[in-house]
Amino acid sequence: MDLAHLNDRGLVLVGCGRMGGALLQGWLARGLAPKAVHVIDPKVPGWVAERGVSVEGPGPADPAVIVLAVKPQMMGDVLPSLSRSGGADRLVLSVAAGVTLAAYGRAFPGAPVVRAMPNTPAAIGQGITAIVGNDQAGAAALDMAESLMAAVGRVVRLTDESQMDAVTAVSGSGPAYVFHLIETLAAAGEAEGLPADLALDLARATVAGAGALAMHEDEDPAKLREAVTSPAGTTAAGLAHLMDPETGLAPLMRRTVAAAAARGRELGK
Ligand SMILES: NC(=O)C1=CN([C@@H]2O[C@H](COP(=O)(O)OP(=O)(O)OC[C@H]3O[C@@H](n4cnc5c(N)ncnc54)[C@H](O)[C@@H]3O)[C@@H](O)[C@H]2O)C=CC1
Ligand SMILES: O=C(O)[C@@H]1CCC=N1
Repeated sequence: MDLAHLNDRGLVLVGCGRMGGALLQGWLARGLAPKAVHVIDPKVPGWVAERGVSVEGPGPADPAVIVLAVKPQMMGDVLPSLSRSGGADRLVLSVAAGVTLAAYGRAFPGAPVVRAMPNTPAAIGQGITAIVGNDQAGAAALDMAESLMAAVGRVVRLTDESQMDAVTAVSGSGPAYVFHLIETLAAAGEAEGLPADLALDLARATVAGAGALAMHEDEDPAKLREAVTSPAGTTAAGLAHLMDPETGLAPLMRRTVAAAAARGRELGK
């Protein structure tokens, strides 16, 4: 992160909820001066002003970056009030699902715009974010966007904006699928007679451990699955249901991701 540049010109954060708040915490942890950040949000969380971040007044006159972290449905209200703040040397970085580079381009003519899709593990610095920029976003703008998002985890660059709705459906929404997996695994354990707290503890630790192993081994997940599965054993009996081509997880996940991606496309209209 080019801290000197950001600390000098400032950064405006519009929307400081779960995602905006996680980003702000990441930037402050990386050394961004609290006074260099100006937050616009009708419900700014108390900790923001307590950390010394600016929450009142007009904010910096010439910020280096405007970060948009409001709901896509709010963007129609927010963009007109900000559009005069655009400029060729001011990066607009948005984390909103669906809203297209073209829509930001209309609000901020000539400005470099980068869309980013993070996910909630950002709150503990373990997010993954995909970014893509408009034609005005050159190497410096993309590098700035990448370094801002890297404060909360890994960053990957997309080759084309058309990939963004699928990314949103996989990694943006994905944590919710995984949390639901924990819920359903725990409920199934309870149905087999385990106490609720033990079932939840086992399910949570299993998903966390398997996730860590998948990253650690950097191996094909199919191989990791096979290593759990003894011939004619318990896992094979379970997977016969989970991997059923008609009723198993694959067709369900296909429908899940397709519905999320379709919603992203709708939000962009
Ligand atoms: N929560 C998630 O898992 C992810 C969210 N996103 C995107 O992040 C954006 C924000 O989502 P969350 O942080 O989850 O929502 P949130 O509801 O936690 O935060 C939104 C914030 O915007 C504020 N706000 C509302 N109207 C405003 C206005 N007119 N001006 C300034 N601030 C205003 C709200 O007070 C709130 O603090 C969305 O566009 C979403 O698509 C992206 C990736 C993952
Ligand atoms: O549900 C949503 O629309 C946002 C985008 C990805 C995760 N949460």
